[in-house]
Amino acid sequence: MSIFPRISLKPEVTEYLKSVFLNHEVLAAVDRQEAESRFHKLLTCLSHPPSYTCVRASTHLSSLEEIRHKLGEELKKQQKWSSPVEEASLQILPHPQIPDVLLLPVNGPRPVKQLNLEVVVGAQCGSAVLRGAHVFAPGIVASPKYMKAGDVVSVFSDLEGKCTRGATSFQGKRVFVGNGVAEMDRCSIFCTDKPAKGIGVRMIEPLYQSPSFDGILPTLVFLQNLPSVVVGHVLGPRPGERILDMCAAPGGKTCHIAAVMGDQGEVVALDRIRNKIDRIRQNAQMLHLRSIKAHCFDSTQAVSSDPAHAAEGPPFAPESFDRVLLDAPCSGLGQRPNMANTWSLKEICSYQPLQRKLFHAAVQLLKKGGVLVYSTCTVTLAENEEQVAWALDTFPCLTLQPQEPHIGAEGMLGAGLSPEQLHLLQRFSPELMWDQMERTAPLPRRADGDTIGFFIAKFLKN
Ligand SMILES: C[S@@+](CC[C@H](N)C(=O)[O-])C[C@H]1O[C@@H](n2cnc3c(N)ncnc32)[C@H](O)[C@@H]1O
Repeated sequence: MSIFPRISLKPEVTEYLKSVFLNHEVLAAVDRQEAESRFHKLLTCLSHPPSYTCVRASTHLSSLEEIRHKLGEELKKQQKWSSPVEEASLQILPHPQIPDVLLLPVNGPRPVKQLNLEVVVGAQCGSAVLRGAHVFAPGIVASPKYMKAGDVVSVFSDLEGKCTRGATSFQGKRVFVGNGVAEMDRCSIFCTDKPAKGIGVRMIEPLYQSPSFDGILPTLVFLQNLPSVVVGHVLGPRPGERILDMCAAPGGKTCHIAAVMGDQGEVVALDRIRNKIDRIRQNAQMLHLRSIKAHCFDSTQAVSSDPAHAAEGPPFAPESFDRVLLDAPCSGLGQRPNMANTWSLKEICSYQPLQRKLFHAAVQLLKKGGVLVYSTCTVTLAENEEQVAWALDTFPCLTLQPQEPHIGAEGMLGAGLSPEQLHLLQRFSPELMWDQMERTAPLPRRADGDTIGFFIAKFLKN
């Protein structure tokens, strides 16, 4: 059900995306109306959250069934269920094809009455609330003048980032995301020298109800979008191998790779941003994974010019790794929910050259016979199928490989790839299922079609 407006984009970006989804190859295959309808559904579903929450279970530490049971117990304890009906509706389901995934349905949109006291939060915070989070103090930009801890407030998301920090009200573009109880008074949020920490508003009536995983079984469950979990399995790491994760922070996929390997072998995690490296290390420690070695490094420079270079850290000699994951920095247009994106077309289109530089390094660092997985969380052709066409052209040693599991759709027309090549690609396209998907459809089926927008390609180096 659509309750929010479509994602708001700069007109030049909307036009660009429209030209992508209505490209000449698409229009030769389907009629214009159908292509337009797909594009409009995309804009609508991007502003809505998926209808389930996906968590990855630490099956390197415990069985899925045991984790599922513990999670159920924790959620019952931590949530103050308002009625026995809601408790009964707590479902935690395994995924039929992915052995370390648990799915929890999201209940929403629910009829929630707006109140007089209003708190305004940044768009990122608002999106997190729609996926089950409480409001953390740094996300609050406006609150009533005399707000005190204990006040029941309505929470609004400031879509365009136009609300002045510390304002007492805001009438700009905003959407209602639910009601909660303030845990801090206004002064503790805005009148301090140091930025406030901790929960600012505990959500009690969110528009979309989903458990908050804050502090729940941190060693055993990890919040991760379904396509991101698929990436780790598609890479197919085996115990004892040496794997490179080139763009790794905050380390969700790095940790998954190490877990799939039973923590046997070595997972080298690189990221260009120094303070993000701590997040990778913290996550690895929390999940009891010792095979991860994280380094702050620009992966475009990760190939050593000395072929005999044998250092433990970067740069590395060519052909040092059994498998390489390039989960590339991208325009992120597949993220959900995302109600407004203020980027210019120039910014949206700025990633292709960097992705290609990273790809060059990835191919050099991979052993012959090794596997390279390229992924993004965006929907453009330029960062997905066009990159695949370019890579196949530029590196004759690469061939596309089938993916396991393959639960998304195939690649999109428009980059000159053959039907066989498109078939080998995995594009998660929530717009394809947007209005066919009954919310009563069985959850695992719904989950496969109601994801963030995402793209995966798997190559073998011959
Ligand atoms: C899509 S995010 C990675 C998410 C991560 N793989 C995960 O699953 O948690 C892309 C990351 O690439 C990093 N990055 C961007 N340019 C880079 C470069 N030249 N070398 C290494 N990392 C880079 C960014 O800092 C960002 O953390």
